[in-house]
Amino acid sequence: MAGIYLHIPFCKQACHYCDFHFSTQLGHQAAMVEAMRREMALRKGFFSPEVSLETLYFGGGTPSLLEPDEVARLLDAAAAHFRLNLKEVTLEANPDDLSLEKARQLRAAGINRLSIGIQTFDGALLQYFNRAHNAEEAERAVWNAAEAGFDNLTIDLMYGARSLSLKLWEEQLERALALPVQHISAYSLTVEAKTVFAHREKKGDAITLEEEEQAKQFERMQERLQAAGFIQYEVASFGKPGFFSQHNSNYWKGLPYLGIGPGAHGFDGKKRYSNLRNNPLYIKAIREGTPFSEDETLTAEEVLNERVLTGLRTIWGISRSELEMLHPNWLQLHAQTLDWLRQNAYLEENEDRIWLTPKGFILADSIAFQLFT
Ligand SMILES: C[S@@+](CC[C@H](N)C(=O)[O-])C[C@H]1O[C@@H](n2cnc3c(N)ncnc32)[C@H](O)[C@@H]1O
Ligand SMILES: C[S@@+](CC[C@H](N)C(=O)[O-])C[C@H]1O[C@@H](n2cnc3c(N)ncnc32)[C@H](O)[C@@H]1O
Ligand code: SF4
Repeated sequence: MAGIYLHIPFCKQACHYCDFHFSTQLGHQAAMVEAMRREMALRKGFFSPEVSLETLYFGGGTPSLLEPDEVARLLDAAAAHFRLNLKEVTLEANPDDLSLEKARQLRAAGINRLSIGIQTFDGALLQYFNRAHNAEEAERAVWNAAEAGFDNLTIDLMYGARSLSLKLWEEQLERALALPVQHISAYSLTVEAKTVFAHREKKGDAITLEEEEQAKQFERMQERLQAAGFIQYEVASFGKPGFFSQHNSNYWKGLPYLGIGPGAHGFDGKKRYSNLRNNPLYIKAIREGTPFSEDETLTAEEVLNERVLTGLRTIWGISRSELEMLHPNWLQLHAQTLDWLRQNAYLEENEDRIWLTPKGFILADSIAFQLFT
């Protein structure tokens, strides 16, 4: 089982928090689609012949800037070069692109799951984030998608911004729950280097809430979404039963995936590669047949730590047998920490695996850090 990720590196405008790879020069889009088709041909032998691909994910940047025929051309190239047995085909859409017609076209092109980047329904916050859509468009986009026949919809939300009070966050959750969505991803706002927010923070502006306040918003979200029938199957991911993201779950389980496009990374089970993070240079390298990615072989320790970090962020946790395979003494080495975490209800274990409780999820990254080798 494996997946394929296609990175669409264009955005209409830069959001003030975002450090993902994208360019606002939209003129290169057609050339980019051709280059990505060519990259798939070049990576034809990446998976062994018996591996079939069950998930495909258009991420970005802003994949909803693609024309429907460009989506179809990229899917055709994937079908030409890989063994597809697709169950989940996701595309990230920004609300300002998602008219009813566009949603219908995407569905006809083969997309069966949309991830809509709402972030917040609050007009002032949307402006503060420099989003290209307003609150009304955010809600309309979801209704358009549902009307076009999408029955597997997810939205992205962000909490933890300085001006987001607990009351305002609760309102956001209610507005999200009033929509026909089966899945919600929610991220705490982080200030990333070289973004507008990083620049403002350096000048002394406070961008995010104190950790304690952020934790309160996280807890409130856990309670509210659980009550509404969502299961928190990963720290930032809540899904109704049957609607967990298969693509992302496979990442978190350490399964291989192919990454196509500038800034995309891929993993074959041992080695990871990262593609050039520059649109014109990537297109040029693909055309000229010069290197467009760098390989990175993870040390045994890095593989182990990454498995601990991603595993503990999910409800599946990490299996004892996998831990033993990666490091025969890991459990003894961390016995004291594990005991303490269990006694304080941050962690549970059985004969097969260890996993974090909802209370442990709040501290997942720092708990994993204590369990690094
Ligand atoms: C890279 S974006 C791509 C999706 C799409 N272009 C959009 O903006 O909706 C994926 C998601 O990552 C989250 N994200 C990006 N930067 C973030 C940051 N600095 N802090 C928290 N979440 C962030 C946002 O929720 C966003 O929807
Ligand atoms: C922050 S997550 C949002 C998940 C989404 N809300 C969902 O549940 O389907 C997705 C983002 O991670 C990044 N991403 C995922 N896989 C990637 C890969 N293989 N290479 C590069 N970036 C990747 C992309 O920027 C993408 O927009
Ligand atoms: S959050 Fe989405 S739309 Fe905004 S800059 Fe990042 S990728 Fe582009």
